[in-house]
Amino acid sequence: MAPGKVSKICCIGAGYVGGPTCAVIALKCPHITVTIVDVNQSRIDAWNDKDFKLPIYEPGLEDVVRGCRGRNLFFSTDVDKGIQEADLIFVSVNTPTKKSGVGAGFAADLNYVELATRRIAAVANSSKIVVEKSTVPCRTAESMRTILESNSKPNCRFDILSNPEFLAEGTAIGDLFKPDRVLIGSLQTPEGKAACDALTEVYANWVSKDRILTVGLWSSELSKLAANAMLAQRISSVNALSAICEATGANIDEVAHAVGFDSRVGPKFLKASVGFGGSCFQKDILNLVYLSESLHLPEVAAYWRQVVEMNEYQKRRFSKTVVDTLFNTITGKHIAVLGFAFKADTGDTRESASITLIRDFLNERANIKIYDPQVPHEQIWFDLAEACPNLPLESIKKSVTICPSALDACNQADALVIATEWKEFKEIDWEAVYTNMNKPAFVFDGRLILDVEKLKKIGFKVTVIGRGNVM
Ligand SMILES: NC(=O)C1=CN([C@@H]2O[C@H](COP(=O)(O)OP(=O)(O)OC[C@H]3O[C@@H](n4cnc5c(N)ncnc54)[C@H](O)[C@@H]3O)[C@@H](O)[C@H]2O)C=CC1
Ligand SMILES: O=C(O)[C@H]1O[C@H](OP(=O)(O)OP(=O)(O)OC[C@H]2O[C@@H](n3ccc(=O)[nH]c3=O)[C@H](O)[C@@H]2O)[C@H](O)[C@@H](O)[C@@H]1O
Repeated sequence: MAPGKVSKICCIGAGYVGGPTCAVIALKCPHITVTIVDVNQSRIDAWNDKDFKLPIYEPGLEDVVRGCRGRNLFFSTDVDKGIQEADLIFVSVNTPTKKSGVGAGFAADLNYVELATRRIAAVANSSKIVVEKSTVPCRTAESMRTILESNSKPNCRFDILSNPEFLAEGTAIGDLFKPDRVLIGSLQTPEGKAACDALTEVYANWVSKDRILTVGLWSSELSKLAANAMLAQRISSVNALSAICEATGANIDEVAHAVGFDSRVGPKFLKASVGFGGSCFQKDILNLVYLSESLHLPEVAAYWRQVVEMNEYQKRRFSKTVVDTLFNTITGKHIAVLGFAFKADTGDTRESASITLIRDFLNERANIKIYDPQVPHEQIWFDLAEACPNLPLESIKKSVTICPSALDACNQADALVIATEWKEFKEIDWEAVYTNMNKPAFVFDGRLILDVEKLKKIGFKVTVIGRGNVM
């Protein structure tokens, strides 16, 4: 293949990243055939669903898939064929935190990356550009190269690139259409640079070249971990300040606004919350902690670990506030939890703060009513069973009800907790909610989205993260 002329792309991994990313490539590059492959048959079936009931909820995604599926975008479980036909392969498989063995609880589990890489080496019968799309520890590309070179056929050469993904769930399509930057890391050899040019040309179909940053492989890999660590650090910083606000009567929204007005700090990502969730922040920071420790940099490791510890503290603190405010006991009381996803506009629940809160409420023997506009019920049961290994699912189901609307969840509740910032929670009929709740009717805003004054006027007792006593 002549570098610069990518005409067939295969993406291994049809998840939250592989699916949207490569669907957008297909939409923007009608001259390139894109095949997204996965070992998970039901996921692929959902991507191919004739009614477009796609496996992930992401605003705008359906339109993208409708625009090119069957034209130059294909979803398949035939991983080997996808590999063989492609000249460029994205590896976009999951890289969760290791659950056992060396580095358990911190290091990334690279088993899926390794299996995908070994598959490429085993079945490829022509040269390929292999692109790390998954978030991986620094120098993973080197391991991939060793595996590929030790197992490949004589006529195959592999050039490895790092091209980490920066999309955020809920805004993935907008982020992909108009990325702040595309980052491509390559070896600084003529072959490495040629492969980098080939991938650059793919993105240049819709991203201006001044936003396509090309760097060395290791810088690219580390930049992804660094970007997530620094974003999460901002949230932990603002959440740490929210505790000071609650103790002093300052208002965290005002503080964040004032601080963010400094152009060196900037206004984004300073929203205090019940704690960050999502599949990546915690995992990637722990990965950075592990990397720092492996490099004998314990002070650096401790620094980043504190970002995760502050997040745990924020969740614990919030649960405790609920119990304390309800006269030190929630046993037998009804708590409505609005929002189960880790953020608005996604059905993803991975590491959602909501799960931790509900686990804490269950440990206090409260009754919980949950409403979320997107999360499938089976997912909620799965997450709660995993979070409460000491409770059989049957007894969880006795204490938890999943409701069809926010209003249903609040009916006869003693307290209402906003755990996810879904827009519809701002537009609830609060008068009706108040009428149907037990009194005093407590509201806990873990996302700073409610009109506190309005709620107080109705009669609610309101507690907001990062604000002194506003009841
Ligand atoms: N979820 C997100 O918003 C973002 C995730 N990332 C990173 O992207 C990577 C993928 O994340 P997600 O898409 O969220 O994961 P995911 O779990 O949604 O999808 C991964 C997919 O890979 C498939 N897979 C695993 N091994 C395979 C193999 N050997 N052959 C074929 N398919 C295989 C799995 O069946 C699964 O469907 C991770 O490294 C993550 O850290 C990066 C930026 C954003
Ligand atoms: O590597 C990844 O997986 C991705 O992780 C994050 O994206 P994501 O986790 O999808 O969503 P975010 O918008 O970053 O939100 C993460 C969590 O932080 C919380 N958050 C966010 C912003 C804020 O100001 N306050 C706050 O509490 C959100 O509610 C959510 O629970 C990054 O924003 C992406 O750039 C990155 O690609």
